[in-house]
Amino acid sequence: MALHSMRKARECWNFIRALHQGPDAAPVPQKDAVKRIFSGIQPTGIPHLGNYLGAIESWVRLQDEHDSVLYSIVDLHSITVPQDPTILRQSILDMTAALLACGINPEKSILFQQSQAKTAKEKHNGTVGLLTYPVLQAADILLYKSTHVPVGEDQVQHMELVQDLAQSFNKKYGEFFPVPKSILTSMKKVKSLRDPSAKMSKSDPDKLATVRITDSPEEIVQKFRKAMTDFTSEVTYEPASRGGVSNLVAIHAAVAGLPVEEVVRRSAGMDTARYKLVVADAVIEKFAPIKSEIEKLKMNKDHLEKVLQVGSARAKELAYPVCQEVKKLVGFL
Ligand SMILES: Nc1ncnc2c1ncn2[C@@H]1O[C@H](COP(=O)(O)OC(=O)[C@@H](N)Cc2c[nH]c3ccccc23)[C@@H](O)[C@H]1O
Repeated sequence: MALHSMRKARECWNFIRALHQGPDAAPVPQKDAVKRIFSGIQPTGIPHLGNYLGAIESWVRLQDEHDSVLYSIVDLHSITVPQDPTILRQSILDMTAALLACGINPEKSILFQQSQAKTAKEKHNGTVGLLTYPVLQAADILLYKSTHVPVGEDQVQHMELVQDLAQSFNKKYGEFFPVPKSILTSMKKVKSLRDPSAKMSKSDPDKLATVRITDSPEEIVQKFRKAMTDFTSEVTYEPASRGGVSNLVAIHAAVAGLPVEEVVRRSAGMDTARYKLVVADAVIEKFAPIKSEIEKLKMNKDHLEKVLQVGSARAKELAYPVCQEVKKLVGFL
């Protein structure tokens, strides 16, 4: 692939360098064997069912299973399209509240804001304008020597670039970066409710296509009621030929914590019109406690800011020795 080249790798390292031109640090021993989980989410917009089932839910599980886990609110990524600064600031706190409400626990994982996890001596402005989005994503991941990255299917291509960059670096400077692997869930691509050939997305202009965590029960019912299915009234799971109803079954199974076969078995004799309301109810039930927790957390702005401050300081600590090692390997130190 064209993005394979060392030129891209160089851009990546220039970026890492720019972010981390800090004071000298004592070399820290490398722990390559340590499994490190890393992932990120853009702060723009409220998380939707796709973000939740494709990523956030597995993030919550992974923080219980592994010792070194980082989740980044990737504000630098979000300014690749214009953002109003006041709204962006608020969105970062809202995303923090949403992630905490979903179960991200800052005592088990490092939750941080991407733009804050850099050294105070950073002098480089407008870095994002100089870099392509996937290269920035590679820098995010490699900066912490991450080994595993839980993401949805839409990120797999970006992950291939990250793997290429890690391998290129290792080939040139010796084995240094683990080649990070994607972790995909069975809900790696939650489909749009209005077009089952497309993924559910925050930016879908059709408001009925995307179910957000904070939607009211009425909105959720309306969106599922209008979900695109086909002319067969039976509920079956046949993703290749019946994308619409299969998406509903997959969502239902995921939010109810049941196997797909069980969900299909329980809906025997039900037509799709009635089934849509069953799925809507299951989603409402799943999101109700999260929604009320978000409301509570949003009232405590100081707490949200503190979580991010602590997380950013911890992330910085992990990144710094990696940067120093990279500089040494490249010949800068
Ligand atoms: N319909 C869907 N079905 C299943 N999963 C989905 C769906 N929509 C979104 N996702 C997943 O949600 C996570 C956050 O999405 P973002 O678009 O903010 O995600 C993005 O825009 C990233 N580029 C953010 C990022 C920046 N640096 C990183 C480093 C590692 C991992 C991720 C990042 C993602 O895992 C995404 O795959």
